[in-house]
Amino acid sequence: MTEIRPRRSALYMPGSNARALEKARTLPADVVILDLEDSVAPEAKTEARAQVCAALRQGGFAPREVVVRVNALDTPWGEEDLAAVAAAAPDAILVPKVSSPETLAAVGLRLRRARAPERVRVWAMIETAHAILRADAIAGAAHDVDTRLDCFVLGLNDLARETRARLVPGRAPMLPWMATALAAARANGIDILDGVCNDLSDAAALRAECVQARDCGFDGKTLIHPNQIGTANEIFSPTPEEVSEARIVAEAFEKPENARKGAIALGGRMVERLHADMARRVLGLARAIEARGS
Ligand SMILES: CC(C)(COP(=O)(O)OP(=O)(O)OC[C@H]1O[C@@H](n2cnc3c(N)ncnc32)[C@H](O)[C@@H]1OP(=O)(O)O)[C@@H](O)C(=O)NCCC(=O)NCCSC(=O)C[C@H](O)C(=O)O
Ligand SMILES: [Mg+2]
Repeated sequence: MTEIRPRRSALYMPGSNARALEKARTLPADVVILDLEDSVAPEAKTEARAQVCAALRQGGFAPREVVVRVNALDTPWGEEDLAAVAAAAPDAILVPKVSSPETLAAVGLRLRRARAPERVRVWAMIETAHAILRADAIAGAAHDVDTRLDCFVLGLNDLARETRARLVPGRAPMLPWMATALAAARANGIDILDGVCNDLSDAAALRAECVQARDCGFDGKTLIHPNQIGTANEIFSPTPEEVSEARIVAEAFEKPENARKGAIALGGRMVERLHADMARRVLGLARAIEARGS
């Protein structure tokens, strides 16, 4: 089985906010996303880029994955962001407003020209109507190693803006688009993270969104404030009951008497080998979380 990296919580912070960048090295998020795009005002973009690159060079973010969201290539800052961030080599570069696989090819080409280390991956924001309509083709870019595509991140605020759908409790208008993006990610073997919950003070709303996203199959949730990390880490972790159930299922198929069976009865339920595969993933995720220490 390939290595599982927990991505339960991915906290955005404005690249212009030195205090937030400093705090990122201490917060229990699995991923920190240093933002150069929408949370940074146009007049602060150049300074934010320099500050983020300096923070990357200083390091100290491990075991967190550190990801930088650059401005799109068709903006006045995109090319310089990509060149500077490629040289500073974060774990991944998050590309906003990806609407076609060609954008990922263009980013991949620039990373190769900038000689970005191979370990630098590319994540794609899925936040336009075209991205939803072309989700499978965009996720399929992951099969071209030059694109380095590793993860989708939903941007539901931009989707709401473009489609005029409302961001309502329960997220009914968004669910078909969330499911489309999720199926595209899974069909092409990449991870996918849910969009942010804008309401900083509504803990119940955040919890409901995390539960909904976990049930839909998402790997984690993007966040905007440190007070959201604990809930995301909790909800996207397997529960102790899920871990012990997974252990029972995985071990059952390792018994010699079940070696030639495709389906067995276990605790009054039918269990197939596909359930053993799922159980092994739960156990792998639980081990990876335990190794992180939280
Ligand atoms: C929303 C905020 C502007 C609120 O900030 P603030 O008023 O400073 O909050 P607090 O006073 O409660 O902060 C308490 C301490 O926590 C630190 N802090 C706050 N937020 C962060 C953070 N995101 N990362 C790290 N640290 C953070 C403060 O510095 C305080 O620390 P201390 O001094 O020790 O007390 C702010 O939370 C914020 O800027 N959030 C992130 C906004 C952002 O990045 N937005 C862009 C991404 S969302 C998006 O674009 C989604 C997508 O594209 C879409 O389309 O949907
Ligand atoms: Mg957005």
